[in-house]
Amino acid sequence: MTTELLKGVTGVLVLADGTVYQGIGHGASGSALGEVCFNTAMTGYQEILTDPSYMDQIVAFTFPHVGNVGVNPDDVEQLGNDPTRAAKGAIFRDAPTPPANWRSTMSFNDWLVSRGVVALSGIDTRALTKRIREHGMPHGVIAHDPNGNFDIAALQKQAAEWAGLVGLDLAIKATSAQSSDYTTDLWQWPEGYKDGTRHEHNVVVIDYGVKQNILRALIGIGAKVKIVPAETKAEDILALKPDGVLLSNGPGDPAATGAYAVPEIQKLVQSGKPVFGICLGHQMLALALGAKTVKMDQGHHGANHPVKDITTDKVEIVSMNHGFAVDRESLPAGVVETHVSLFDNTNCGIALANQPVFSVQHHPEASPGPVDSLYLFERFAGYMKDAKAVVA
Ligand SMILES: NC(=O)CC[C@H](N)C(=O)O
Repeated sequence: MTTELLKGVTGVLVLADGTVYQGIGHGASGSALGEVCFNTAMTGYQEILTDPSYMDQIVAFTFPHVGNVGVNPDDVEQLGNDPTRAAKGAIFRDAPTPPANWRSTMSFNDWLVSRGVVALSGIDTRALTKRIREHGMPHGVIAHDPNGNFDIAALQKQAAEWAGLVGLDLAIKATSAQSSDYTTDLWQWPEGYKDGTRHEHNVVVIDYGVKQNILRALIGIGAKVKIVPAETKAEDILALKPDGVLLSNGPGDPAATGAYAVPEIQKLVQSGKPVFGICLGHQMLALALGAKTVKMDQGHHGANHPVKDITTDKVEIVSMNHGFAVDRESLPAGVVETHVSLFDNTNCGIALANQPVFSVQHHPEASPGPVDSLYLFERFAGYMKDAKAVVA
């Protein structure tokens, strides 16, 4: 295959089927392989690119102006700094302008370089988005070379040979190596971050690649938070005497993660403790309860998705980031559907009919995005309070 590259091209996106998008490279030089998805959020690129659920994915922003407010130390979603536990690449329409924001401590480009993340601007992101909408999320390689030397055939081969996210357990790579305590409360104007002071509930978070704002939202409901690695046994979690357990978001295929996680989640459900799952945690709770998950064609990635809480009939506008979904038809008796996407009617939430066990596909912690769904953390707090009242 021969592809004529236009003069001045320093960045390319090469898809598995040989399609080449030519533009301007940013961030690190080199190449990155992954599934290409589009995200419709208009703000929050730093939170998006540091979300561990985007491991092995290249994020194409539909909003054209990305990077113009620089980056800061506060808007980081992953725990720690390992850039391999986050999005692999970024694509946006316009080249970023110099940072203009009082919170900015670094330019977007320097930050991408410091993290080794390859980025691309100047391509027709609308055409790419329409393609994903029609044909699903392709496998692709994004490459940046300031001298414009690209071996397109080799890049295409790499994309075509990649097996993709189905069957891939990435939570095992995204999780914390050790248990730790988390103390930071939600960001507040004008103080910024502060430690939480109320310790009304003990929450153990199983970290499959957790976003920090989930942890902060738990601190926000007065929880004392202990993070444990993905493979922690239920017995060890219960020995910590939690009032509730949170199953976190995370990257990869839930079915591939389920092998070690599902039996432990089943034991946690049997213990009667309140359990709250978010995104990957939702999918794995569903698997543990006997349901199935499926791969989606285009997935949901954005900060403007309407979701209906069937239990209250209220619509919430939510943050989304998932490429797999719980198959509604597979929900066993006793598992109730609680939330549904008003974009495509996919399942967005489940609960046990007679136990404080529930989960949602969307991101109630936002970051980025609207905070309509923060009430779910309050619901979790209510369940923990009620459970303690029964024991006492
Ligand atoms: N944000 C998440 O937890 C994503 C869950 C899962 N990896 C998916 O893509 O569906």
